[in-house]
Amino acid sequence: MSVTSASRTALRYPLRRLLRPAAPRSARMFASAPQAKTLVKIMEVGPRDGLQNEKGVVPVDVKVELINRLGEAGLKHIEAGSFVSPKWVPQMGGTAEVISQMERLPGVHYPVLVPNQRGLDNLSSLLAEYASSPSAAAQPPPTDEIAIFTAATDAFCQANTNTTVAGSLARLAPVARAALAQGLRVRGYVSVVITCPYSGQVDYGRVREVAEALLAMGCYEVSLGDTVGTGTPAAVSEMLREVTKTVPVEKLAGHFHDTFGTGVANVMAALDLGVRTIDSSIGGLGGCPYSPGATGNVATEDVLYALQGSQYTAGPGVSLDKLVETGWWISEQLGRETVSRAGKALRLKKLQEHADGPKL
Ligand SMILES: CC(C)(COP(=O)([O-])OP(=O)([O-])OC[C@H]1O[C@@H](n2cnc3c(N)ncnc32)[C@H](O)[C@@H]1OP(=O)([O-])[O-])[C@@H](O)C(=O)NCCC(=O)NCCSC(=O)C[C@@](C)(O)CC(=O)[O-]
Repeated sequence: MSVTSASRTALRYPLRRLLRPAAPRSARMFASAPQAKTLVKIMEVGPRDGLQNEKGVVPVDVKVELINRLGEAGLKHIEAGSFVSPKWVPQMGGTAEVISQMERLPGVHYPVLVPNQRGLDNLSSLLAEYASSPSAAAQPPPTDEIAIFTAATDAFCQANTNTTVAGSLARLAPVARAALAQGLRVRGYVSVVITCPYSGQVDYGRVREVAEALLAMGCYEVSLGDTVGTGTPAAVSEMLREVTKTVPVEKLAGHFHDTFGTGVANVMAALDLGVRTIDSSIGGLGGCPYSPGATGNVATEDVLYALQGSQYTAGPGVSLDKLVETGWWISEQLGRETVSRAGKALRLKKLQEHADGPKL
């Protein structure tokens, strides 16, 4: 039986589709144009927030390799450590060595936490040593950015930094001024923006006032930390609506610990309210030494997986594959499995591709 060209066309295209009027040329052009995605800045905090809560002190060479791998995976903001008192947080004791030894990629920022003038003085000596060394022309300085930190409650601030919120702001103002005068970028953190492990529900108006104070000191951005990780999308949205009454949303970052499994949902809620910087931790590492029971930050792999197919992107150079491998690698170094859900699933999927049987 011969098949006419009309029936051949009908076989390939269902009748309904043939009868549908063709879209106007401009609409077709519009439909095929790639949608511009909204860029989300990822602040990787694994080497600092992730490792500061480990039982043991992670060796300098492991920290250096972690930071190098994160840079190679395309991340542009990698918090590298802290110049805090080693008596308070011994895990961050080797930060000077770490930032001297790590590979510093051009265009990548490697902020370090600084709690007081002593921390800034220690960092400044290191930067002065670098500036007068022969390698100064060959690679960027160990860092060009510090992060100062305080909290929304006196109880947490006291436990974390041995002073009240007002006391910490008074301590940090000259530190920020001196850092800016040296040409360093200054980022700010407000901890316990949803609940405080010592005093319970937090007053979001207080979060707003502390964020304002940090911006007034010259911070280019303030990261709002759900340190305990009790936040839900509804609570995070309510807090952000309060803070953005006076603080421009483009000056804010979201920093969500994933204790109750709401980290990714909180990230999406924050993005939908206009926040464009998200702090996350490779492999979901971490916690704060002064927030008992809190787990690590939302995993970087989980955030990147959730962004896939959405209107948001972490940028073209960021490799989820490399981050999944890095999450597995650092977890192995620490003697456990990654807690990133996407990290586990993507690794399993990769292994299944080389085996018979059902696949994810
Ligand atoms: C702020 C202090 C120093 C006050 O601590 P203090 O005990 O009141 O300070 P001090 O001035 O009395 O000094 C005590 C000793 O520490 C030394 N010291 C003092 N400062 C430094 C320094 N910078 N570097 C090195 N050594 C330092 C100082 O020299 C002295 O040594 P000693 O005379 O006894 O031998 C202390 O409380 C501290 O270091 N706290 C840091 C705590 C910390 O790192 N917490 C974790 C980071 S914050 C966080 O994780 C939350 C975040 C950012 O991720 C967001 C979120 O999730 O919410």
